[in-house]
Amino acid sequence: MNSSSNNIFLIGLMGAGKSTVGKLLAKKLGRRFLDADHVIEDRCGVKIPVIFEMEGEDGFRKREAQAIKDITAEDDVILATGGGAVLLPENRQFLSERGTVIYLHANPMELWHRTKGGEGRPLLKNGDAKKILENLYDIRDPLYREIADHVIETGKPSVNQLVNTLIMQLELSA
Ligand SMILES: Nc1ncnc2c1ncn2[C@@H]1O[C@H](COP(=O)(O)OP(=O)(O)OP(=O)(O)O)[C@@H](O)[C@H]1O
Ligand SMILES: O=C(O)C1=C[C@@H](O)[C@@H](O)[C@H](O)C1
Ligand SMILES: [Mg+2]
Repeated sequence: MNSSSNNIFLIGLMGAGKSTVGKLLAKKLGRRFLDADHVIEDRCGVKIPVIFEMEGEDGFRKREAQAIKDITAEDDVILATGGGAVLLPENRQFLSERGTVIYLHANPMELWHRTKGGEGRPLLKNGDAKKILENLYDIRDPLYREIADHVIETGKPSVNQLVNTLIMQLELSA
């Protein structure tokens, strides 16, 4: 954790609510919001599924690592990371050293319901999305927990309630 940078980094699986919660949190606090997936898309000029098609997951991870390195060097950012941002050790190090890390947790079944029918998640396209999410959860849950300063259960509360709880827990004010 690094509180002097004032950065807040949201981590968690696809469907955890990083983008939704991050956007509302930033609005309520009057702070700058960045979504790592959108930063990568803006830099490349194409959507993430196209990057996966052209460069494979490895190519995407290199671009993601560069984006995380650049964004975590900034101050006063609320960042929604991509679901796989914790896979590379150097990403985990940048995230944990440069801000307060919030793990938005949900179980795989809940994540499946939230991502069902959604576009733009190439990892869920080839096979049984529920099984894929279960596997990703098993691999990644320990990695999210490794760098999390706070673990927030997202199952029951509304997004608005979650954001209010987060603001209280972090003792943030606009
Ligand atoms: N706490 C919540 N309760 C119910 N629905 C939620 C909650 N958080 C997010 N959602 C819904 O789940 C869907 C996925 O949310 P979102 O896109 O914010 O996830 P994400 O973590 O950014 O996923 P990705 O890693 O794929 O970008 C959206 O339709 C959103 O409205
Ligand atoms: O969980 C993942 O590995 C991913 C999640 C998305 O946010 C994107 O970063 C991309 O689709 C990969
Ligand atoms: Mg997102």
